[in-house]
Amino acid sequence: MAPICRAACIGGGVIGGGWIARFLLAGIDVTVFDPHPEAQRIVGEVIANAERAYGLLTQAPLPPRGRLAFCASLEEAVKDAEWVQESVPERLDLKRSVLAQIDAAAPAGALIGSSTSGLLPSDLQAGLAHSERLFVAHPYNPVYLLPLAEIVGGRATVPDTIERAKAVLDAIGMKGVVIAREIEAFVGDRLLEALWREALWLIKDDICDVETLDDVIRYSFGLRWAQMGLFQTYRIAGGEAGMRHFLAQFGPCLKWPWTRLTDVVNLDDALVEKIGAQSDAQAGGLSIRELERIRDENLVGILQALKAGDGGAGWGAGALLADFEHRLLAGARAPAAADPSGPLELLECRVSPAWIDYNGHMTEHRYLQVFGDTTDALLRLIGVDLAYVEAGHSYYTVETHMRHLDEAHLGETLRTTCQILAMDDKRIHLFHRLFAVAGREGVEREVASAEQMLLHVDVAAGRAGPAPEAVLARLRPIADAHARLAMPEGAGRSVGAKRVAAVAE
Ligand SMILES: NC(=O)C1=CN([C@@H]2O[C@H](COP(=O)(O)OP(=O)(O)OC[C@H]3O[C@@H](n4cnc5c(N)ncnc54)[C@H](O)[C@@H]3O)[C@@H](O)[C@H]2O)C=CC1
Ligand SMILES: C[N+](C)(C)CC(=O)CC(=O)[O-]
Repeated sequence: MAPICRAACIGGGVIGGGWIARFLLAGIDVTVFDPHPEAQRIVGEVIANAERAYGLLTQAPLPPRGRLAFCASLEEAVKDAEWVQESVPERLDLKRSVLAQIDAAAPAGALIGSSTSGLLPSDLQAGLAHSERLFVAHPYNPVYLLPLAEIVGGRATVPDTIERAKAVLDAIGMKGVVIAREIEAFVGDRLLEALWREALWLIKDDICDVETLDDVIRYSFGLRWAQMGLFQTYRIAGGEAGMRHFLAQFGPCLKWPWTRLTDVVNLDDALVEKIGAQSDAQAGGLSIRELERIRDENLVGILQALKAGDGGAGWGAGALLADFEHRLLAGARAPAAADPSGPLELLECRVSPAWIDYNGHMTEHRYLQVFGDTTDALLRLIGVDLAYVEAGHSYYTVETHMRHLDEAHLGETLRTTCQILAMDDKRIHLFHRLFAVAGREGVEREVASAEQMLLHVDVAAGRAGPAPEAVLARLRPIADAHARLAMPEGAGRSVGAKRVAAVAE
């Protein structure tokens, strides 16, 4: 699916680690060079967080994880790469020397992206032999979840480089936003720095502490920004007269002034200690990795909510996620190693934060989602994939009976099995079982089952019809093998307490 198979990451810290995880989870092999003695441990922890987050984020069939190799030299890391991402510390001299080494050792056609937060690409590409392939790909932390990279070309960057970079980002689930003209700190960090500068003054001047400041953001406009950004939010804030009225009303305030944007706060020892101490208190003893996991769960919840936005079409970053999942599903191959001598192992996923209800466990409609995804995996196995559906035929579920046997909790691994109880040319009668495992070594328990009847339909005609022989030929051997299995406990059950007899008048 991705237009590249091999990426190299030079620097594996906060951002390099995030890029590594993003590439690996998109099925791309990654070679890494980072001289830090603990680089492998640090990167390993970022990848573990990323895998956990993806398990919560999506049930779409991700490609097999790419292979990861740490290299002893930069030259070895980049020698076969199609995309090299530089993520070394933010110093122009260091970046220039690292980029010159990359340029000399990478294959002629390789793209070279820099993660710089604010250095000009023209300054980075000065003196490179192949400066036309150097661009800024400025991501946001965590790179494996936040899907944007600002793409900024320098004076020597050619349009083809920008187009290719966008295509690769698209294939790994990211939106490459091209910034029209290079400028220090691009767009995102211009905005963030303005906010940060103001925030530092508010703390220094004892207007509020760091926790109050963060609360002001996260309980109010922070929620708005994730879904509509700044200008669309302000358009609505202008009431029915929209943006022009908003500008007329609040434009003059810019001159009052409300802010101290042009002054730079002196980050002296006292202010650093003040902010450090308030930040320690705010963290309440949670480690950075713990905070990262909480952040990731929250981001997953936000992305999933946005995926359901705009009447299910998806909105903003949620629409991007929906599109990425659609392509993963379209490109998904039928699960190859389904062994029909027992119930089929078709799905593994995690209980996501958005799936938890007011009782503190997985809410009921998510069971149906997991069983539905299991049915979809069975259908792909017998050749009923997205292309089949787009060609006008499908299976519809016409009946489901679910039993809830135990509770599933946040973060637990879920696994399903599927047994075919009966089939004919139009129908599939199946029985799914859902198991949950707590923790890595945890004991598995059955938490639910679902019995379903599927009906083959001609979608255009709007009626049931026989499945083609190609589909039946894949289904039959499984059904024949499953006919030799015992009937699962719970199959054929109906819902019911004895009805109270009508009282005779
Ligand atoms: N931390 C953030 O929030 C963001 C940072 N960035 C940018 O990403 C880049 C990296 O920043 P971070 O990951 O935060 O820094 P970091 O300090 O976490 O990681 C830098 C890594 O580069 C390695 N390194 C140093 N010299 C090297 C060399 N010659 N060759 C290979 N590796 C080398 C270090 O050992 C370290 O692991 C910077 O340009 C920064 O502006 C971009 C977006 C967000
Ligand atoms: C602080 N920072 C300038 C390194 C931030 C970024 O570049 C982007 C981000 O992730 O906030």
